[in-house]
Amino acid sequence: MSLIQLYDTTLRDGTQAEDVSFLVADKIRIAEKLDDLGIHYIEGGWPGSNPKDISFFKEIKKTRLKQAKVAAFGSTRRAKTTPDKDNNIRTLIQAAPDTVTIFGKTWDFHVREALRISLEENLELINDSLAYLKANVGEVIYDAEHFFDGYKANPEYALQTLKAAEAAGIDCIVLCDTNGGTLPHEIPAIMEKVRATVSTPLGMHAHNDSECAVANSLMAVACGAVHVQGTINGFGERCGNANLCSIIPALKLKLGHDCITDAQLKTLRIVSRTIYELANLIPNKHQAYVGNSAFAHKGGVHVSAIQRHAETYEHIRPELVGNVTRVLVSDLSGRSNILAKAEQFNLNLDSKDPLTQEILENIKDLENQGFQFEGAEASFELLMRRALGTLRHYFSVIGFRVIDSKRHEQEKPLSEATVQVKVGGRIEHTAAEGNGPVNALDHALRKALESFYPQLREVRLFDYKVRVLPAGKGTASITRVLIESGDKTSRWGTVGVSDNIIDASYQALVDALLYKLIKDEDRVG
Ligand SMILES: CC(=O)SCCNC(=O)CCNC(=O)[C@H](O)C(C)(C)COP(=O)(O)OP(=O)(O)OC[C@H]1O[C@@H](n2cnc3c(N)ncnc32)[C@H](O)[C@@H]1OP(=O)(O)O
Ligand SMILES: CC(=O)C(=O)O
Repeated sequence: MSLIQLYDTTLRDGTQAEDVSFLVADKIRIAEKLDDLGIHYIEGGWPGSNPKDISFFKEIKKTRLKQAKVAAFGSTRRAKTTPDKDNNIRTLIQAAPDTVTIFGKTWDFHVREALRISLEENLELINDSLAYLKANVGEVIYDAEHFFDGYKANPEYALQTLKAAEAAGIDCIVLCDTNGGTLPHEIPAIMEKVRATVSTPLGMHAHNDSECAVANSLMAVACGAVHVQGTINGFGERCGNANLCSIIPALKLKLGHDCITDAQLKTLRIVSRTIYELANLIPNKHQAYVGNSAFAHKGGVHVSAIQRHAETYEHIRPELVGNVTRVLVSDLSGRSNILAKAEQFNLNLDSKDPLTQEILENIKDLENQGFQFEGAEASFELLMRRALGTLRHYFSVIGFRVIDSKRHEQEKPLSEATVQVKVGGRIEHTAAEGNGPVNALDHALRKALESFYPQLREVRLFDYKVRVLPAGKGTASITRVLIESGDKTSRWGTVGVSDNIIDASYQALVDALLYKLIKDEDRVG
């Protein structure tokens, strides 16, 4: 099998996505991650566009990449100038990358409307820009912008532009589906014509406007492309670029192209998540291969089967891409979900034990009341331990009171909570203020319990989500509160449901503190 060259443009086309922007330091970190992943080319940016991209090319020289080549992006020269005088081309050479990639016009409509030059002039502009770059830079790649649309509109001219590029002696011609409108079945016939016209190695750069960017890239490889451009997580202009997190495992695991090593493939999920984090975006949990839900099984029938053989409902082994199988618990569960969770929590539960059915029915009943355990595994574990009678009694809350007052129009509201807890034979009564009623209640609960259980000081609240459950009762509706808490070693989710938002929060807070106590005791045990 030929080696497919992976070309990542997260740092250039990826940053053309709405809401995606990276600092130079982020770009360097991402380049290092991509290098470790085994990406062959990292397109760092367009030095002719902005000072940040110029800085990237300076900074990346101080970084020792193991194998990736760094590519700088730009366009063919402007009309009415020559390549040596064109500012964009000069900046590309000054950036001194390993590889230069420039895009040029293939579609006659674009030549007329966007560049407003003659078709002949565009051919000259492609050829002399590429020839000049090839004489000054080691490797030159040509992105034939709008190739598929151009071919469909005027095949003869589109192919002439590729010939003009090839005549400059460049290293790779990349066919771009710039507007992302091409469908996979259109690719083979077009690529056959291209292969009959030029002999330069071919690549593919697909956008996702028809949700076909990954399919089109794989189809292009099947039709002879040896170079694939894409971005991590599919970031990119409009609907995004072809997602390398899907292309790479498909190439390696399904099509037999050994483009990165097995060990590198195992880092795919962590690379995906690091880049979400640096972009300050929430990861798409439903993303193929690397998302949290990519191997999460919810339906009872599925869970029962995967426990007999994982491949019954998994297209690949998740660990190959650094992911894991997960079993979810909900009202779609069967006994298999409960048993899988018991095993995960190290609890003794037998499939024939009537408690299994009891827990299952309890879950379905609670979900009907508005509880949801998919994001609240800690509450689910507490529920199971209670049912099995293995939950130690750490404390009980005798009662609480929360007061929110605003005494003057200009004054911020003041929140105050008092709680009474019983630990062993002792009753503790405490009060605390907070940044709102839930925060005050959280402070008061901890203040009451910390003298008995000092480890509760380590608990931090990471996320607090309230959902009004649809019942058409407005402010009297039932609310579900999901809390994500954590300490130095892990994070856990808890849930509370009530028609009183403070009560729902209280339930989730108490579960969060209780879970910390059992978790630490288990570790010590
Ligand atoms: C398909 C792609 O994704 S291509 C990459 C697109 N990415 C970006 O545009 C992000 C970076 N871009 C930028 O920073 C700026 O657009 C710059 C610095 C490149 C250019 O800025 P400006 O000179 O102000 O031009 P502007 O942004 O309006 O772009 C239009 C110009 O580009 C020219 N142009 C567009 N494509 C090409 C091309 N392939 N070859 C030569 N010139 C081109 C147009 O003819 C027009 O020039 P004119 O105004 O002299 O007629
Ligand atoms: C070159 C490029 O980014 C495109 O055609 O989409």
